[in-house]
Amino acid sequence: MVFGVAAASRSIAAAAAAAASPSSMGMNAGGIDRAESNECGVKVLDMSAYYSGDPHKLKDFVTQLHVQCRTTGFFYLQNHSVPQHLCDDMLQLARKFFTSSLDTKMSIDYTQSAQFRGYMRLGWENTAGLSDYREQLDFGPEEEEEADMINGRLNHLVYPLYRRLRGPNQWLSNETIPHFRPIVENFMLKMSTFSMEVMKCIALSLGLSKDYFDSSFGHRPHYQMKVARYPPVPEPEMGGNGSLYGVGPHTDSGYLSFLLQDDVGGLQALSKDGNWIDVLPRRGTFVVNLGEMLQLATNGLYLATMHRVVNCQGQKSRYSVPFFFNPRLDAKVEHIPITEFSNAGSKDAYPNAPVSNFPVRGNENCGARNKIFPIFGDNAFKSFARSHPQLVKMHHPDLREADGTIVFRESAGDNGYVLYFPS
Ligand SMILES: O=C(O)CCC(=O)C(=O)O
Ligand SMILES: [Fe+2]
Repeated sequence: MVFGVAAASRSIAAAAAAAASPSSMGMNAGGIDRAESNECGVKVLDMSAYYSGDPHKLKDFVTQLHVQCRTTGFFYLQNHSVPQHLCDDMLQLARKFFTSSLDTKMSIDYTQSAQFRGYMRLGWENTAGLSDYREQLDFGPEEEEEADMINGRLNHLVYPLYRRLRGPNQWLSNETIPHFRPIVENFMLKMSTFSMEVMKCIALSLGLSKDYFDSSFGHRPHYQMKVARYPPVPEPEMGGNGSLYGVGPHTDSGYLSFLLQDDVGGLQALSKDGNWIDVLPRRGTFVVNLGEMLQLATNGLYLATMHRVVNCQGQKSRYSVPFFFNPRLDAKVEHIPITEFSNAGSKDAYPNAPVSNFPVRGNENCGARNKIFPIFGDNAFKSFARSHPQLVKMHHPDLREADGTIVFRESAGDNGYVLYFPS
């Protein structure tokens, strides 16, 4: 397993994919699950039950949600609160951006950002040691940078480190691509509101009050949005390597992931019996999957399911917009009090996965190289830094030792925890 390279919103657990047998995709939920099912077996749940205010519909909906979170960790949400025209505009913008000139794209190259945001070229990202076959554009909440810049670098005395993740996005001018910034900002705003609604449903589905997560997420959630293009894989007879992944097998590392996808397809989720199941495009829906932090917080009751993207051959690129909804950077990840379900641990969910990859406690060193920190932002910074050691060297040089090792420090004098070993 290669530890230095995995996308920030995704976990280094990815390499366990081939061996692991997670989740129960498509499992029959014993009669109480009346959700409609897509051709692929992933259920379609209807958010209108939440908006209707009808307590019976809501009860039925959160029961279905509970079942999907426990059995598959993947579902579609339809009748959500994000306008369809905005979703269409967002995908159209993705096409415009990725088909613009390399100069335009490189004008917002992510190496210019101390917050790891902007455009990432094809081949610059790896999952489980293999290069991903996609190019992408990353955004987060638009904020002031927390520290003064010194010679173009963040002031290295900024602690806790997660504060360094606060900062601006990189934008293209209206002349370069009309409405670039308003469309992205409007989409992120609507996604953020919708994600919070889903968090409330998740709380209800765990038998908690619907505002249970408000203090951790409500005021300043630290979401991450990607806009991705998956080019068709060159055919073997054209000298291509047919085994390339758009994104290699992985689990998402945050709380909830929402995916807007076009009509091309390529997303697959790993079923309990070890089969990769197509999560087919379905207009008017978001694909939702759970991340490791939610699995951790529920002590493994809710599942972070392995997934990947397989690029098609032929002419057509695939465009998708994953939105990773995460709490405030300073939120502490704590176990949710759901004692009635305490028998369900992640060891059951992932019977063959190495324990270090699926920790069930929030504050322990789970294997020498995969420490889970109790503060969400620390984990987020850790993932970014481990994914992009070259950016740490450029923007956070105080974290880099002479031999190239990257060290996570909780304060200026701290000896730190090694995040990245040079190979
Ligand atoms: O683009 C997709 O279909 C999924 C992307 C994904 O899983 C990720 O970026 O974590
Ligand atoms: Fe993912």
